Amino acid sequence: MKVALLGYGKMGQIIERFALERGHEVVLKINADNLDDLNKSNLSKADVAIDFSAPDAAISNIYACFEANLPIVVGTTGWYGQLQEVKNECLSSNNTLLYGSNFSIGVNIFFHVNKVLAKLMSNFPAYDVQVEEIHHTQKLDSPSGTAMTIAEGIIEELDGKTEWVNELVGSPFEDVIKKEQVLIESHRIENVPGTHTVVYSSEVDDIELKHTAHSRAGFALGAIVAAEWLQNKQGFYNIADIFNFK
Ligand SMILES: NC(=O)C1=CN([C@@H]2O[C@H](COP(=O)(O)OP(=O)(O)OC[C@H]3O[C@@H](n4cnc5c(N)ncnc54)[C@H](O)[C@@H]3O)[C@@H](O)[C@H]2O)C=CC1
Ligand SMILES: O=C(O)C1=N[C@H](C(=O)O)C[C@H](O)C1
Repeated sequence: MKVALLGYGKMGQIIERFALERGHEVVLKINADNLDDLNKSNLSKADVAIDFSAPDAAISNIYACFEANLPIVVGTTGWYGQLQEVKNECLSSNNTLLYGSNFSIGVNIFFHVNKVLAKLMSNFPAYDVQVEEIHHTQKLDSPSGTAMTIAEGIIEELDGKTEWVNELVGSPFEDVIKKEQVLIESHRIENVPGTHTVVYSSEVDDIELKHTAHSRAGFALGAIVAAEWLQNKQGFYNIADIFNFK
């Protein structure tokens, strides 16, 4: 595969390493300082684009790929408010996009187990649930995309929960958490690649489900595997479509 890397920061550089190891070629690398190179002519040299850029860059990068009819894998988080609009545009222009809040195998197993546990916990109303995420201090978005996916999985399966709210610890937060809300608590600590915990608490005990990324390697390998999976496909996909856990 010929790969265009949209975003060549912490993730883009590790993705390049895995791409080369797996026999692919990187034909384009875009960062904030060479955005002029992100044009139809350069994009048309690639078989797939992989976007790990920034929350405020993802949408225009996606549309640039649609314009060039180039399939795109989107790892960037923080743009999901426009997900439906992007999906409509992807499908109506016969383009191809796969997105995921987290590409690591471990977190995708976690997503599945989280939903199974949430369904079970509907039988035990003595427990209330909370999601915690910890990331490095350069992270631009809060809550993490992964924490949003986890909270949405809980809302889908746990009776009585209808929405999530976010507290970025250290920032002003005066909300009173309502019974129907899932609190996502975000912590920013130097050098943490990504830790997510779901905690069910009752008066007598806690149950915790936790994923700790030791590095960014799992995310990066997952993004390349997703790009390989996307070859010869058309449409709008989520990382869950690859794993298809039952
Ligand atoms: N889905 C997943 O598994 C994962 C997602 N992420 C997400 O990926 C994104 C990037 O993460 P990092 O690599 O850690 O960030 P980073 O800040 O290290 O790198 C981002 C790069 O994007 C570049 N950039 C800025 N504007 C751009 C534009 N318009 N087009 C192309 N590149 C542009 C910057 O110059 C920077 O080098 C974040 O949104 C993060 O949340 C990160 C890790 C895993
Ligand atoms: O910004 C990051 O670093 C990460 N972002 C993703 C997210 O928002 O969930 C995935 C991973 O946790 C690392």
